[in-house]
Amino acid sequence: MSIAVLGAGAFGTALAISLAHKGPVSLWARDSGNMAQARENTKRLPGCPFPAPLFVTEAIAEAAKADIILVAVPMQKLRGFLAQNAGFLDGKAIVACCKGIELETGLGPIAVIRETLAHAVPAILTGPSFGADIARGLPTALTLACADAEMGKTLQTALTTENLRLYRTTDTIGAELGGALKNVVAIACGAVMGAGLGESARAALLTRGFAEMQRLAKHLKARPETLAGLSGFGDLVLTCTSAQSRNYRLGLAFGENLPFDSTTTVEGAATARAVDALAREHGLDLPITAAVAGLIENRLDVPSAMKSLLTRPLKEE
Ligand SMILES: NC(=O)C1=CN([C@@H]2O[C@H](COP(=O)(O)OP(=O)(O)OC[C@H]3O[C@@H](n4cnc5c(N)ncnc54)[C@H](O)[C@@H]3O)[C@@H](O)[C@H]2O)C=CC1
Ligand SMILES: O=C(CO)COP(=O)(O)O
Repeated sequence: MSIAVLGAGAFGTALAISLAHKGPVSLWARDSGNMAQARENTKRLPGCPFPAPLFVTEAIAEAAKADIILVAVPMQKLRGFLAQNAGFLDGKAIVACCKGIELETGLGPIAVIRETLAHAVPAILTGPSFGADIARGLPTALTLACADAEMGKTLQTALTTENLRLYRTTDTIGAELGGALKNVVAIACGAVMGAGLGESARAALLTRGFAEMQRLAKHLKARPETLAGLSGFGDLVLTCTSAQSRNYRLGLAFGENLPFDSTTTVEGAATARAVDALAREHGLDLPITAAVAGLIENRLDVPSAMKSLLTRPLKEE
């Protein structure tokens, strides 16, 4: 089956490189710069050469002829991108490669695909993996979630590569919630480390953050085992412990009181606000998410956010 990746950021480029080691792949970029000539994405993924079967294009009509379409644009841009290109994309298997919850609607990628492309088969590819690791051929394992079990199997086979091992599930809600919420917890963990509060505090936040993820997921009818898997716990551990993560680094900057480049893609920032609103709407207690939303909206600084967490009433674990 032919494959195209739409969106040539760090993740889209990395996936295209890994997939192109097994067969032809189109990588669509709205502005491909010198990528086709340099055979490298010097801006987002420097030092990772393109295999010969990777074809760079700015013609979405061409790329969208593929059977399987991976969409790797940031979550808050997904709806606009799909709506703008619905004529090319509707009816296809559309695999979202983004992590987050839409700020305006509280919806995840699968629902956004459903709302914008009525006849597409939506899926999501998510889990612990830095683009740079995938592109360098390092071993990674991800979750492929698709409510259509047969299509899920087809996508799992087509998108598994030598260094990208895919596990599949039909629990799309669990998979997308894990990927979205782990970024929020990663910001909190970075803030704690940046403020010098120590690794014990980070372990506490990671664990209580996981409890929040499970609470929201249960409420929204996700399967607990999905949250315990690669797309939930796996990605949480990676992102909360590595300075390769942009979400973690934003947290570090909060903790150190340093500026952060606002052009960097940090999905947890909008997602914290979206999930905080969702929690209020559903009457759920998600204090770490609320604290991160407070940091993002400049209503709290790290000391007051920590105080808000530590002075909560004592409770059973
Ligand atoms: N970088 C990584 O290691 C990983 C990223 N992801 C997820 O992948 C998604 C994309 O992240 P990255 O590739 O890292 O971001 P990035 O910042 O490297 O690239 C984003 C890309 O999207 C393009 N883009 C933005 N708006 C667009 C629009 N309206 N139309 C067309 N293209 C548009 C930009 O030009 C850019 O090429 C995020 O949701 C992220 O959470 C997931 C796993 C790993
Ligand atoms: O999702 C990721 C790793 O699985 C990438 O994390 P960041 O978006 O925080 O860099």
